Amino acid sequence: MERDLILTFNAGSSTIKIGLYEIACDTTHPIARGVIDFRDAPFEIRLTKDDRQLSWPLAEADDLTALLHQAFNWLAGQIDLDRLAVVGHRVVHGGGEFTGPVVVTDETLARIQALAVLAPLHQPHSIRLIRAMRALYPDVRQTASFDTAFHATNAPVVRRFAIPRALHDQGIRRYGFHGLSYRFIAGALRDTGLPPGARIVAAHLGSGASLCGMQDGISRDSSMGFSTIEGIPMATRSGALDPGVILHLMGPMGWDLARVETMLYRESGLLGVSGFEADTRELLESDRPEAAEAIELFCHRIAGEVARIASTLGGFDGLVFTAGIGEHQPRIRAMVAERLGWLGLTLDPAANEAGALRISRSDSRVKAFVIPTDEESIIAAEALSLI
Ligand SMILES: Nc1ncnc2c1ncn2[C@@H]1O[C@H](COP(=O)(O)OP(=O)(O)O)[C@@H](O)[C@H]1O
Ligand SMILES: CC(=O)OP(=O)(O)O
Ligand SMILES: [Mg+2]
Repeated sequence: MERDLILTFNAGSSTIKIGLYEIACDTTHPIARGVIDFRDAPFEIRLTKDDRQLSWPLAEADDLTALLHQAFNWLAGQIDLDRLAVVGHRVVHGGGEFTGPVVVTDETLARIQALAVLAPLHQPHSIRLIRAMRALYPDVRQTASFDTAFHATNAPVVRRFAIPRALHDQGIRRYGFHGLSYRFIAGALRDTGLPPGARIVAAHLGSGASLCGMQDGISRDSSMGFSTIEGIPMATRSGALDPGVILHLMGPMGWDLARVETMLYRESGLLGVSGFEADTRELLESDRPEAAEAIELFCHRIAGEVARIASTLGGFDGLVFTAGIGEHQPRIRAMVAERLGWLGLTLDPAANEAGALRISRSDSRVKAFVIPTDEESIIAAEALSLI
């Protein structure tokens, strides 16, 4: 039996995206995709193979091993899972120690576990997936690909908070996330015709959202820092906030840590400002003024962060939109771009509406693009590099 399949898991804050790849001639070819969506019960796994959409309702969603067992029983009817060579996982936080993908061993898993407190919405899912796959396929190698690794190239000044040095030395510094997505975008930029050395800001706008400044394929800055809260507002996360607000909540207002954490990660952002909804599709449909206010704040903060990152890059030649919102919401792309006209960006409304690769006008000095991201292909490629 030839072991020529790679299974990938991308544990995000609201979904687990699954990929299945065949290894051929030292590269990976996608053969199936799936998603487990935790936003709306009843949970289901949806799979796409050979242009066919298949879905399977999942009971016992609380027990991930049981859930995956059901999914794989079903998948085994479509694909021979004895061909599995490696299982690759997205792991959001690699701290300062993981600057590239690793094979999961007892020792690396313990280090990944120790970093879980820094990414409470993500890391626990990845760890549960790794343990579930160990239980189901004990002989199959597993690998971890880290969001933070792509940003290891950021300069010391970009990585540092203005806090006492001793805290920085204990790891309280800026890391940056969504690195698998940005690594994919860095590769895809070759198809845009931009010259080498172009100063690019990529905007990964999904449930979690961040921006990355990149040049010549490497990260120079990111809007996310120590945790997945910093930077722009997200579906349910606040983005950067005056730390004095937290002092006020925990001091005079008497909030405890758990309450503050829930507010920052789960009750803020688009959901918090609108007061009723985290999904931009619903917000853009709504005629409630709070919905418009949430979208306006989102776009205002994105544009501000683009300008800050352009300063790190020493200029601005291209803007890339990606992930759920970046790829599918022309109105949000237009509202962000309008705020960046002064930096030399003008969109082509028809190209933007159509979601073309290039959405800036031909006479726009700064070019803008829509590039669908593919974190799974990066996880698969990194897993292949470790077998
Ligand atoms: N087809 C679509 N059309 C419009 N907006 C979309 C679409 N798909 C996703 N979105 C937006 O993107 C968000 C989720 O982005 P996504 O990148 O899929 O999230 P995740 O961070 O979970 O990977 C949704 O909340 C919604 O605002
Ligand atoms: C890092 C992060 O926020 O990831 P996601 O967008 O998948 O939630
Ligand atoms: Mg995501």
